[in-house]
Amino acid sequence: MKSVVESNRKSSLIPKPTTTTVTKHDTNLKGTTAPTIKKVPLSITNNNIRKSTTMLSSKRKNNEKDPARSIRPRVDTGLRRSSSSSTSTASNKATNKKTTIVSKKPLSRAPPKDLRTKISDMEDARHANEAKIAELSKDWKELEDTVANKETESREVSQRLVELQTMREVEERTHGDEMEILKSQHLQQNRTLEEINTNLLGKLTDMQNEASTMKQRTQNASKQHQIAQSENIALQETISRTSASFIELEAELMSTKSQHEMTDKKLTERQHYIDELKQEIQGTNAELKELETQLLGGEKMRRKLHNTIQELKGNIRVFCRVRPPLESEKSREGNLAQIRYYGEDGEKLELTETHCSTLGKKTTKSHPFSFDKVFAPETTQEECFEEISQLVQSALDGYNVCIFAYGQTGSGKTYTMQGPSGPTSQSSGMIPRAVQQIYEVTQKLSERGWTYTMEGQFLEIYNETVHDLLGDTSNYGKVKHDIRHEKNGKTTVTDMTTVILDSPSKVNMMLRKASQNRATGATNLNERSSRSHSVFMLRLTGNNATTNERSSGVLNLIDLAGSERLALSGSTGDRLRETQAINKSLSCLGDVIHALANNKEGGHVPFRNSKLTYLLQNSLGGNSKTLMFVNISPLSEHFGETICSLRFATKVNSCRIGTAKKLRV
Ligand SMILES: Nc1ncnc2c1ncn2[C@@H]1O[C@H](COP(=O)(O)OP(=O)(O)OP(=O)(O)O)[C@@H](O)[C@H]1O
Repeated sequence: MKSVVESNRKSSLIPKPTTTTVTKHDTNLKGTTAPTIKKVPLSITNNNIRKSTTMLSSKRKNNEKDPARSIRPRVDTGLRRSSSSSTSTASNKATNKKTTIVSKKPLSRAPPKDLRTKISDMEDARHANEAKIAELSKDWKELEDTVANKETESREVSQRLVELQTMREVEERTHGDEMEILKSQHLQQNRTLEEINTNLLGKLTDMQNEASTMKQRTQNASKQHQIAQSENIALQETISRTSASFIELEAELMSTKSQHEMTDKKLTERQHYIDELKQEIQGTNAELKELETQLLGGEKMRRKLHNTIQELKGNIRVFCRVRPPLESEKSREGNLAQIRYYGEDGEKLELTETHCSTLGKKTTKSHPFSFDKVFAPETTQEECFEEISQLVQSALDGYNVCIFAYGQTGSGKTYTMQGPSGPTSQSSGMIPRAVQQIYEVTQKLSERGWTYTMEGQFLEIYNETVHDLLGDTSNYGKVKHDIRHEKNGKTTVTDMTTVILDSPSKVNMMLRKASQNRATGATNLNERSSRSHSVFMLRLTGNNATTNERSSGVLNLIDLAGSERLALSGSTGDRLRETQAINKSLSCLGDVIHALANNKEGGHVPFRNSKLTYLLQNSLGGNSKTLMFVNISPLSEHFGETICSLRFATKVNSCRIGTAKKLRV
């Protein structure tokens, strides 16, 4: 029996070994699931059946979710009972164990009568297994169909895969080229874009600059706008004010118009009157011309009369000028000398001297003096010049004119001749005023055909030596200057600087230059000016192209050294020489004037005794006009020197020197 069962089992349970394939899915490199088909040999053995059973069990598990494909559990039970293999799966092991326990008991201990039952059971089981095998075969068939389908699908998929790979390679190649082109295009575009970017950045910067400029402009414009607005408001106010005044003006205009009409009438009447007056004026003009002609005759007459007066007065005239006390001198009480100014033409002064005897008795002594003119301290430079302007005119008319300033140190000689160190138009002295007048007169005379040249020289006589005050400062005292008299009465000094005074302003420059040179030669300018004579010589040469007249005159303006009595005793060296020179030249001047006054024609006049008198030889005496300013101090402490100066001036004033004659040209 056992062998029958076992043979049945062998024939029914063990299927014939067959070979089939299953599909395995590979994964390609790029992670894409590509259906790769590998053929695996499959033999259907008991083991295979167990595998299939396991597969079916797993399938059933799946089919549990899908009830339509579920497999009945009785198949499993049959299989477990028939299985005794030790190579079954873990689950089968457990099942087999159970089966072994069940099968051992009846085989070893069951009574023989139960064997039939058991065989019948086994028969049942065999039938069930056969049914199951049939069912499995059916499943197997289905599986084979599925595998065949899958193989077909796999082939199709492989085919498709190959196609796709080919397409991919083609695509890759195509894309590679395109990519290269695209890359180069991309690079090109990048460069273009960079250029555009750079340009745009530049433009952006420009625009930013423009924007800031515009902003600035806008700010300025807004400021201007504000200003304009405020101006506008102001203008509006002005306009409203103006329109108000315009209305007023209109009203005024109306009234003015009516007045104008009235005035027009009057104007016509006046016009007639003017016409009459015009006729009268024409008549008067004719008379005026006649009078002008008479005036010219009068001018000639004036000159003639002036010369006659000069002749009557004598050609040496003396003006006395008393300087005002300085600020520093005003405070001291009793320091001013008693001076009285009187005379019908202000030509007299009287100095009163008070003596106190030892017994305390006061006695006074008066010293009256009379000159051609006396200038009290308050007399201005202008008033002084008025008195000498006729003499300046004489120089223009062709005479030699000599104006001295004589007096003790500090009596106002330089002030009178030049003015103070910083002169104003009021305080300027006789020299600048004389030049100004000559300039003005020559301008007027040019209308009558006269042309004049004014040449100025400025020299100093110090210690009987002549110095050029207008030369180069560094040459001061180094050049020897000789005095020469020409036959025509012209006096020249060699190597002297001559300044053409074609404008009045030049005279101030000249005076400054002279002052600098004087400072070079002196340790103390004031002391030097007190101890030297300065001579300003202005040569005036006139030429009348219409009348062919000529004239040549010289105006000498001399600031003499201080006239105070200088004691020789005690003086030594330079100071002794200075004192001797001053004393000599001043006494020589007195001698010359005295000799000229008493001299009969052709008599000796000691001009050569001093450099000063020798220089002025042609400007003193018969052919010249001489004026002496005697400058005196108002201080009582200078009383003695003042009296001396006034006595010397009186002597000069008493001299009657012959009639002055024009210089021959
Ligand atoms: N008429 C005047 N009005 C005002 N000040 C005067 C007048 N005369 C002279 N002075 C002043 O008196 C002072 C002495 O005058 P200034 O120097 O002219 O004397 P001086 O006789 O030329 O002296 P020196 O012989 O030393 O040259 C100066 O300060 C001057 O300005």
